[in-house]
Amino acid sequence: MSNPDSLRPNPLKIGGIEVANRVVLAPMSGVTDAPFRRLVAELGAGLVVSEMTASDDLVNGKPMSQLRCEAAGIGPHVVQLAGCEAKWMAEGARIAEAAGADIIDINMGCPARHVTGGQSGSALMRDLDHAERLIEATVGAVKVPVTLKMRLGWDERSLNAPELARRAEAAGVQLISVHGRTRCQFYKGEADWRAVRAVKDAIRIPLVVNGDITSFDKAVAALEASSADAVMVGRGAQGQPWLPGQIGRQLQSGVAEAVPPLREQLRYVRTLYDEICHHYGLRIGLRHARKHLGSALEVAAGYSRAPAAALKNWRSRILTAEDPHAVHRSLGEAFDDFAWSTAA
Ligand SMILES: Cc1cc2nc3c(=O)[nH]c(=O)nc-3n(C[C@H](O)[C@H](O)[C@H](O)COP(=O)(O)O)c2cc1C
Repeated sequence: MSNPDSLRPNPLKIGGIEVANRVVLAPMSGVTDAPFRRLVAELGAGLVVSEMTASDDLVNGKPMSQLRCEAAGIGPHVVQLAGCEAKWMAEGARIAEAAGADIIDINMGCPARHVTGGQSGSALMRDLDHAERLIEATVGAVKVPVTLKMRLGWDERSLNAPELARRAEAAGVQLISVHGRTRCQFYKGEADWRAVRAVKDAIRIPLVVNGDITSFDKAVAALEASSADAVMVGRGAQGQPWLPGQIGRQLQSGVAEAVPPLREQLRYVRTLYDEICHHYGLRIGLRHARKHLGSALEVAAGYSRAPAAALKNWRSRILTAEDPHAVHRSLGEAFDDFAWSTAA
């Protein structure tokens, strides 16, 4: 394996913004809300990206869309916008910038039918002229850097990411992220990091490779296969908020870090739980926190090789609890129980 230091010697820059390291937390709807991004950023990720926000919802002042763009204590603050109309994208970008966004990211990668049906997300890869107008409007509306996230193309017969990236760069976009799958693959198969290299060959701005990067070794392999300047980690960070930071530090120093011990993992999940309840208010926060609690329990149980029955038992107890004190207490008991499995 290459010496990571030699892979990318200069710091990653997005416009005038220097990023602390070369690992980006992927935007994930329903996951990368402000409390989760804050935790992942505190644990050392170079950059964290908000969940996508529909630009027209933001313009129309929908409370949930405003909450999605919130980022107290997170810097640089990246807001991802989705949309299919240039005027909404431009206005949404202006609003996000006025609310403190340091970077606006445009979503042209979401494969979900409710998004592509409205001609947003990866559907924009089917009409590059329209995509270009949308990019131009967004770039023209703000002073902060604009970045773009896409897939390899709509399907295997239209791998047009290099062409879209070239047009985006010409329109003023400052960084491109590519998930190494087509829209029609959704999340099936393996991400093709080598195919992302064609985008690198087409542009001079920084490129981020994304898809299936769940460890330092995979990050290095993805960087080598794609020649990208940085990696983006999505699902791998669920239940492991420390992972992007660990990979980022190891890429810089070459020094491997151990998985945090269970007591630290417990502290992270408790902090996240409290912050989520505060962010959304208790009633809605309890629902949002559940997927994070479930992921944290799965990771902790896997780490300590706890029996499947123990995980199942704690999951059902904790994920149905409504009282935050009971959740805190049960989390402590669950992690103690998992620690016994390690010791046994
Ligand atoms: C639950 C979930 C929500 C996602 N939401 C978004 C989103 O809001 N915007 C976006 O550009 N991509 C979104 N994605 C795609 C991820 O950013 C990423 O491209 C994809 O998960 C592949 O990376 P990974 O293998 O590291 O997870 C989402 C993915 C998941 C699993």
